[in-house]
Amino acid sequence: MRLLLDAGNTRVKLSWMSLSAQARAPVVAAFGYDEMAGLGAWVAALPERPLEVWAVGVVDSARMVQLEQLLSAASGAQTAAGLPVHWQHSQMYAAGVRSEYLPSHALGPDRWAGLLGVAWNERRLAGNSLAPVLLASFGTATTVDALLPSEAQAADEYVFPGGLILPGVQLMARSLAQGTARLPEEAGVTRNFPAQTRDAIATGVAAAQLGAVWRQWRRIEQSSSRAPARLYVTGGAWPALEAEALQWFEPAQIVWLASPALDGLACLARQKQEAGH
Ligand SMILES: Nc1ncnc2c1ncn2[C@@H]1O[C@H](COP(=O)(O)OP(=O)(O)O)[C@@H](O)[C@H]1O
Ligand SMILES: CC(C)(COP(=O)(O)O)[C@@H](O)C(=O)NCCC(=O)O
Repeated sequence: MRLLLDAGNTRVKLSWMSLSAQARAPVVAAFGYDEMAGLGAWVAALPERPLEVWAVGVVDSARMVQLEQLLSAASGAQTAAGLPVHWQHSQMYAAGVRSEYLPSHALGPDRWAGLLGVAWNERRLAGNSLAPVLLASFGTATTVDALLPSEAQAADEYVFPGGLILPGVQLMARSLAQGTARLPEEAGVTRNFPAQTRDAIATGVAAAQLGAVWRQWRRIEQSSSRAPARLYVTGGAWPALEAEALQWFEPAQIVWLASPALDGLACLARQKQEAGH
């Protein structure tokens, strides 16, 4: 079997697929960097021994090496080279998606794999008649990335024209606590007119996050004269934003994905395998 791994700034997400499968297993496990023993135990308890890992990472190289060593040890790799880890980088084109990011390799590989995963999910949901979609990933940072149907004749492709990066929910709230004398880092709830400090912060942060999403939704409507078909959402901070999102979008417009980046990695691994036969 093949392990799939997304090393984000806060947590490592993992899933797996059998070498002959079209898609990954439905399970997604997440571990903070202070929970690496749990990650090792999760790998050791898999139903089969992994033979390779397909991965994206946005952490420093020391952390990547640490992960490689942990995965080798936990999977009981028999060779001196350990368990091969194929770190993926952003490209100009893969799996039916063309990137216009400049330079294309500067795009976070987690964003790239996430876009490939969304394109794959959208094709399964809506077939090959492509409509614009938006992916909002609420992780350590928040990213809001668009996929537009290619305007090239007969091209059954998506174009990624670019997207936004802003501080994530926890980073926004923490920066207020760290940069002011009177603002606490406390849990609050979103309200129309927040009348307590903690709710004022929670609502301000949620409004900033969803405001960014709404801006890109409108930009797509204006630039492609077509409303996006769906807003795909993911990331650990989504539960804090769901109530606010429902103020701006219809429930039927929102599709939550546990990990589009791991779906995208599954696409890339499958394509490589098919190309090899
Ligand atoms: N139990 C939790 N552990 C870690 N992060 C959490 C948790 N609950 C909510 N979060 C939020 O999720 C974010 C991490 O989400 P994740 O999608 O894993 O991010 P990344 O890909 O950047 O590692 C945190 O920055 C925080 O805002
Ligand atoms: C934007 C990100 C920090 C998001 O990382 P995350 O919050 O998912 O850990 C990451 O994708 C990244 O480091 N990107 C490189 C710069 C870019 O995408 O342009």
